[in-house]
Amino acid sequence: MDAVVKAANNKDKDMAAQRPDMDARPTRAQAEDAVRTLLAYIGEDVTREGLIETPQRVIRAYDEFFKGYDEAATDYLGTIFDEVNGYDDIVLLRDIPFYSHCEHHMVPFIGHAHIAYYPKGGVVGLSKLARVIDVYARRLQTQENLSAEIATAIETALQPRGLAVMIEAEHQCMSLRGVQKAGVTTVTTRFTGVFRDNPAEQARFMTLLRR
Ligand SMILES: Nc1nc2c(ncn2[C@@H]2O[C@H](COP(=O)(O)OP(=O)(O)OP(=O)(O)O)[C@@H](O)[C@H]2O)c(=O)[nH]1
Ligand SMILES: [Zn+2]
Repeated sequence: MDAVVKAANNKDKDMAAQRPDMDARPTRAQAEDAVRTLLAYIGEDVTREGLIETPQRVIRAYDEFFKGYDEAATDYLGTIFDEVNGYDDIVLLRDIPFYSHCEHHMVPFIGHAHIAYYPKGGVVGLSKLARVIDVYARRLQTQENLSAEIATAIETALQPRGLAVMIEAEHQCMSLRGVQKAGVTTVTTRFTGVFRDNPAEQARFMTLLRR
């Protein structure tokens, strides 16, 4: 398992290497100026009292919304627990809330993720699966890419007999603007191993999601 974790670590480092270098990023002051520009663009008076500290607040909020760029899934998937008395049946986390931001409009999409796997040789801490979701959700995303990245990270670290990832989310770029269709849920799935190969396993996953 060590070799697998190491491979995952290297892969995430490779992905990090493709991202802009921290040194190449604009400074905090430049980012705050960009917010001032947007405020002026929408017709606001950037000097009025209520807005004086808004650029700083917005950048602090961005630090939270997009903190996933400074994290890697392997930060959380490095510890595998082997002592599970041979437990090899399904492990399912249902209704994990998350938010992300769509890469087209930079507005939120909000929903729930469901993750199930059949362990082979070990399990990870339950909270770590939820943390992996946020590593990728706290970046600009499409829902399809988010689903794929979560699945690849867990698959690489755990190499389970099967993995199922389902995401259900409402995209505010569809509900608040543009086509303005509120209440639409987008569902994406990613199945590997027995979940991909055996329709009965997919059916079990779906049944457990419905309780
Ligand atoms: N496949 C996919 N599309 C998304 C996601 N989030 C937003 N979109 C879509 O991205 C598309 C961008 O389309 P464009 O025509 O380039 O942009 P737009 O003019 O703002 O489009 P409208 O939203 O239709 O007004 C829209 O159809 C969005 O609904 C996502 O997670 N996955
Ligand atoms: Zn969008």
